[in-house]
Amino acid sequence: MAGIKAEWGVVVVAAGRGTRMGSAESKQYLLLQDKPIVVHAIERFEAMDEVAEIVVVVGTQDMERSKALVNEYGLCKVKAVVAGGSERQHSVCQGLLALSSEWVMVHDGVRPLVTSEAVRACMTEAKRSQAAVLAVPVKDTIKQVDENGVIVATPDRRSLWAIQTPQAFRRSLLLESHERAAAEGFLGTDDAVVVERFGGVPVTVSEGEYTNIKITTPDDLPYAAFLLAQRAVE
Ligand SMILES: Nc1ccn([C@@H]2O[C@H](COP(=O)(O)OP(=O)(O)OP(=O)(O)O)[C@@H](O)[C@H]2O)c(=O)n1
Ligand SMILES: C[C@](O)(CO)[C@H](O)COP(=O)(O)O
Repeated sequence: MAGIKAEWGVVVVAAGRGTRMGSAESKQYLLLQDKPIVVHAIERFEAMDEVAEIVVVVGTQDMERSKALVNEYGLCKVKAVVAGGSERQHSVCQGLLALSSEWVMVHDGVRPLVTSEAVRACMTEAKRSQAAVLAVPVKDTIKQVDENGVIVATPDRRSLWAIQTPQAFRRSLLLESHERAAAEGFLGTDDAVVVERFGGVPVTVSEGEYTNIKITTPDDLPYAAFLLAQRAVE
């Protein structure tokens, strides 16, 4: 499309084991509308003019079948399929090293329902703040509970957001933050926390959509299938 700069690289992380799903097949390869979940996730970015390159991070045992999927589905922007590590953070690092774009997004290969509108809002916010993540305000009351099942704190819900992906950053900021985290042995569950700790700039949220679910447990599958089917008729 005229006027849109293809200046973004995307790391799609799909090297997890999916322990909470409990399926024989790794959850990122389970089918949604006859297509592997990870392919849905990659396609969300493949279709965006802003995206120049995509790196997919997978388990070493899944390298060949993942490359075959890239060919089968004509995912032309995928420039590399690389092996991940034992933790999500290690997998992200491997992906980042294989990208060269100035701006990068990290996306879970098990979030197949993100929309281009939400991704664009996140990219715009990252250009403003250097570091931005999709998130939604929590709907439930959240309690902190101790090991005896006793509620010890009720944080003010107005300050609580559920964090999603993609998470968008200037590549140099994210890579340097990850390198510092590795040097200090810090492990977090997302990229935002790595930049919060080691990046020296505030990470901001871009309000996303509740439908951008992460396929985590078996009950997420029928809901994701329902959401996909609903989009097809809209
Ligand atoms: N070592 C790891 C661990 C996770 N991931 C990816 O990070 C995302 C995070 O989602 P999550 O639900 O935590 O995936 P798993 O780690 O596979 O799930 P579980 O914790 O249930 O084992 C997934 O796309 C997963 O494949 C990864 O690339 N490398
Ligand atoms: C990055 C993430 O999807 C944001 O919600 C999430 O933190 C991944 O964490 P998990 O522990 O690997 O599920």
